[in-house]
Amino acid sequence: MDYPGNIFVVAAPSGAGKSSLVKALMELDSAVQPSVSHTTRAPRGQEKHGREYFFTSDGEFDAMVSADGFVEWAHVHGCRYGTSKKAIEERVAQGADVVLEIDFQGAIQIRKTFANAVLIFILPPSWEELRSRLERRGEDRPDVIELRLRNAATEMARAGEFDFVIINELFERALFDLKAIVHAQRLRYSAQRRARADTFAALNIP
Ligand SMILES: Nc1nc2c(ncn2[C@@H]2O[C@H](COP(=O)(O)OP(=O)(O)O)[C@@H](O)[C@H]2O)c(=O)[nH]1
Ligand SMILES: Nc1ncnc2c1ncn2[C@@H]1O[C@H](COP(=O)(O)OP(=O)(O)O)[C@@H](O)[C@H]1O
Repeated sequence: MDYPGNIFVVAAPSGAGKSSLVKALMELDSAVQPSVSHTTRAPRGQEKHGREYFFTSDGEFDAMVSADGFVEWAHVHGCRYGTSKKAIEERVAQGADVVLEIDFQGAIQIRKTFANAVLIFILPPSWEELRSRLERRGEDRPDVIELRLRNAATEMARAGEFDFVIINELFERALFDLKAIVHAQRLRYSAQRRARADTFAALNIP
């Protein structure tokens, strides 16, 4: 599918810093809007329904799957997460840039539907740092942290399928890289559109 807006997919193992980076990007760049996913996971302390996620019951999630309401969905860390069609299609059709914070399974599904989507993978600088970020964040029980660390190896093995990999060691440096990718995609897209328009004009195609 070809839309006027850009789609950026950001994936990472839990704790690598993707939510912090995407939040900082959106504070600097109001043209980037979030896609708010649905999840069956319970909300964390500060999370609000409709802001970080739409928190749904298993039954509500099943109903959305049956109604074909998702562009993609997946089982991640023992819960279900999905991107609703509503979360992205209207926005990109209107020319907005949308960022999806989803896992690698979702990223691959998105690429199948939106061939121009830009896939970005965030890596932590080391295992030790990944563990200590999850512990410092203080939002998950120890057994949940262990599960997320176990899953991190499988997730990171898929980084090579992404268009860009950013190592989030120094936060400001990683944010700079993310901004550069967004900027480059916009330039590429507008250059393509201009080239198409020029060709059409030269050939006298209405
Ligand atoms: N496939 C898919 N994955 C999602 C979606 N929303 C979130 N995720 C992923 O689910 C995983 C767990 O997210 P979350 O529970 O918020 O934990 P966090 O990664 O530690 O912040 C992360 O890898 C998210 O990127 C979605 O709509 N679809
Ligand atoms: N470059 C960084 N250096 C140190 N701590 C970081 C960095 N990036 C993020 N963090 C911290 O690591 C923790 C996990 O970040 P978060 O954005 O929640 O990760 P994710 O969304 O990938 O699970 C948070 O406490 C965050 O403040």
